[in-house]
Amino acid sequence: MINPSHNPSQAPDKPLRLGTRRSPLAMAQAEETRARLCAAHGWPESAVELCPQVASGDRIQDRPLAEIGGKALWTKELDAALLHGEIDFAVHSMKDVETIRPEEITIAAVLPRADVRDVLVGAASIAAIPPGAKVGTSAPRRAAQMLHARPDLEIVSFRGNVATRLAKLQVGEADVTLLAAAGLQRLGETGVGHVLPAEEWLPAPAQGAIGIECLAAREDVRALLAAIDHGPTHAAIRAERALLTGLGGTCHSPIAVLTTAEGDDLVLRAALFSPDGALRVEDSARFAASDTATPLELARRLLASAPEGITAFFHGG
Ligand SMILES: NCc1[nH]cc(CCC(=O)O)c1CC(=O)O
Repeated sequence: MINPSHNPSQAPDKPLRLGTRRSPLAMAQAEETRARLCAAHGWPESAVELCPQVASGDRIQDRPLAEIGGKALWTKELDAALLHGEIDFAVHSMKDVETIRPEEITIAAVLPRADVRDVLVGAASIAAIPPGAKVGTSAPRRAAQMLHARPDLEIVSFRGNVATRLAKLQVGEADVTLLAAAGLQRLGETGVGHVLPAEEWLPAPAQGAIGIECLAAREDVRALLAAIDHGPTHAAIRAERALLTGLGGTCHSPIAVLTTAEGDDLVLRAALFSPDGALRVEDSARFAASDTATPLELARRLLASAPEGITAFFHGG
């Protein structure tokens, strides 16, 4: 067992095994996690070994995620590796992690949030997209937001990792696409596209946040990960995930949120759409970072005010 309280800077006897997906973005996030953990404990990089795995979500590329099993397809293999003790911890884009997790698994640390915003690639602004243009996205939120702003546009399914999606745009499969600024930045693709203001184009729940999970029973690993947990980001992610729990959203549910800090409080703004973008409801709440009841209350309020064309895609908490 690793005992950080007795000897915080001594590297573990055996390298800690960090599970990650194999995509270039996932690998960049795993490298960042390793760097932060080793820096926090004064370990050499060799103290953490990256264990890349192919997730079902990466293997199946020809159909929208929502049709083939949802976000669980990003975590299934790494969850099993954690439960079987093949890895000590796993790193995820929190945006891709289901709201309901196996009870043996806990989110032990959340890294400081990167840019939460979406980037529009192929046009300088939403208004500048040519009439009738094709928007490549497989995200129900992005499709609904775009159709809400521009009902004249056509949505085309667009799966694959960041590089694949940019390549599809190059060959004209779509005229514009939307990507997370955080992902582009982590891949060093900083000159790509135009950032959309978060107040006008709310991002996805947990966008831009990296989470590290381990078994709840592994007190030793949890103590080590506590050193890289970023409290304010963790509180925002907890609130956004509580909201999702209350909404009973799935990956078919178009939901957009933005959490901002105001003094010691969090302000959570959320919008729900019908998948065709025709309907939209929005509400917000301000609450103390430790308050987990208010995001659930916000979810109830949103569902109570939403028309049937929206609530049909949420099943409540
Ligand atoms: N759904 C894929 C996914 N999951 C996390 C990110 C970006 C990184 C992040 O939001 O933290 C992306 C790519 C994208 O949406 O462009």
